[in-house]
Amino acid sequence: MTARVRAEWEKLRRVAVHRPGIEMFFGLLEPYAALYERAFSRYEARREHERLEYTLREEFGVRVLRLKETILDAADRDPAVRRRLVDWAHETVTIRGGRQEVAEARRSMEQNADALDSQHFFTLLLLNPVIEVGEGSTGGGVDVRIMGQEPLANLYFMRDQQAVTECGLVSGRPAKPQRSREAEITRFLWEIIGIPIAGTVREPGTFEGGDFMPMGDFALIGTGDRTNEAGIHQFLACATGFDEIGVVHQPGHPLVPSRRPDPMIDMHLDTYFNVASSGVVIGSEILLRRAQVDVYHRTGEGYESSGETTTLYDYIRSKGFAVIDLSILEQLSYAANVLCVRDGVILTVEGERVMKTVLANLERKAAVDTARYGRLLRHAEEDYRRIRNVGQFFPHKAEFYQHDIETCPLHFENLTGGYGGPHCMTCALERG
Ligand SMILES: NC(=[NH2+])NCCC[C@H](N)C(=O)O
Repeated sequence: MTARVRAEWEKLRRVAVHRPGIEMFFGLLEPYAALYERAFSRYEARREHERLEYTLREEFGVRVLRLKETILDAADRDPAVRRRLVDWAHETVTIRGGRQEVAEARRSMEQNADALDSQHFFTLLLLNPVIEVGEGSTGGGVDVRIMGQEPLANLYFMRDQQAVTECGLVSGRPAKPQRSREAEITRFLWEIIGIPIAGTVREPGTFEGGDFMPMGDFALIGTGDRTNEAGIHQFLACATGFDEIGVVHQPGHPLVPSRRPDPMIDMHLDTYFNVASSGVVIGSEILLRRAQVDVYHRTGEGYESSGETTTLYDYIRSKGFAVIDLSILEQLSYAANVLCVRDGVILTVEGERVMKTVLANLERKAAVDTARYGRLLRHAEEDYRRIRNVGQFFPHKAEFYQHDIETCPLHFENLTGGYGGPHCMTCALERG
């Protein structure tokens, strides 16, 4: 199978997704520590995700590959894959206790392996448990701990573990410890379905796919809280298909004090900028105007700085794109995180209810920390009143009709609580 994406507006052919499972339960025990925006219903989130899969498949004819099912199918068909899954899962489990008890527990884990289904081992990878076996009495006290072990609560944001370019798939390296084990799992998937890996970002580099936007002849790469300079250099060493690269510096939010910024608000490029068609982008203009861009050109051996620095707004306008502007509240409500399914057609969140939940959560944050979130809240509330008065909740806005953009809004009130929208949740494998 091949993975190839040249431009974000080309017809979407194949995506990989992960329907959130038990790992989300653990994320919801402590949403902030899990990098979630807020608490939400896991049951509803799963239903919303099912609808995303359904819409992609049935309405837009996209082939949807599911991570867990593909890995489990392969493990059940091929004993070598199953063996790797079992061994890897066993390595992931930490067993603590007296030497003898630990050895005994390991032995019995090995003995039980044949009786257990492949999903058991996949779940171990997701949850990374610690098992404490009571000293002295085998079969006595057994204590299982999971929380401190960073269950992979964000695995469903499948945009981020890798990026697909014109030259193939580059495996990334997540910046946050909560997500560090994810890329290994998606690499396992790529291997199973035979997608070659064009390169892998390694320490000290960090690179997350939400920071990458392929734009035909050029590409944009965000850098900041998630993707660092070393990550970009390593990425560019394997993804050489673009004539020009714009490195976009993550902007601080102008309504949050610069002494105490909140990088989660625009953690990836795709949280404040996205593509709607070959001539139209969508984004928060105040952030696009604050984001600095360094331009690099392809030379014989790689990319070289052109010395040119501009803003993302000016850069994208100079490339001939029109910009559909988003308000403060719309950007906070995942309006920028659209998924282009073909030139001029985008999957979006249905804004109204998401805005209400995001506002309610921001109110709580501002009540605890007014100095940090007070101004942001006031602006967001103002936006809400204005939007309600004109009756144009995202994406039902005149600009989309004016620019001939067709929107397909999805109810994502719960799923977005993990801190992302349709673009973050899909790994586009093939376009064009
Ligand atoms: N491409 C994206 N914007 N992904 C959003 C990821 C959200 C996730 N909770 C994180 O903090 O990593």
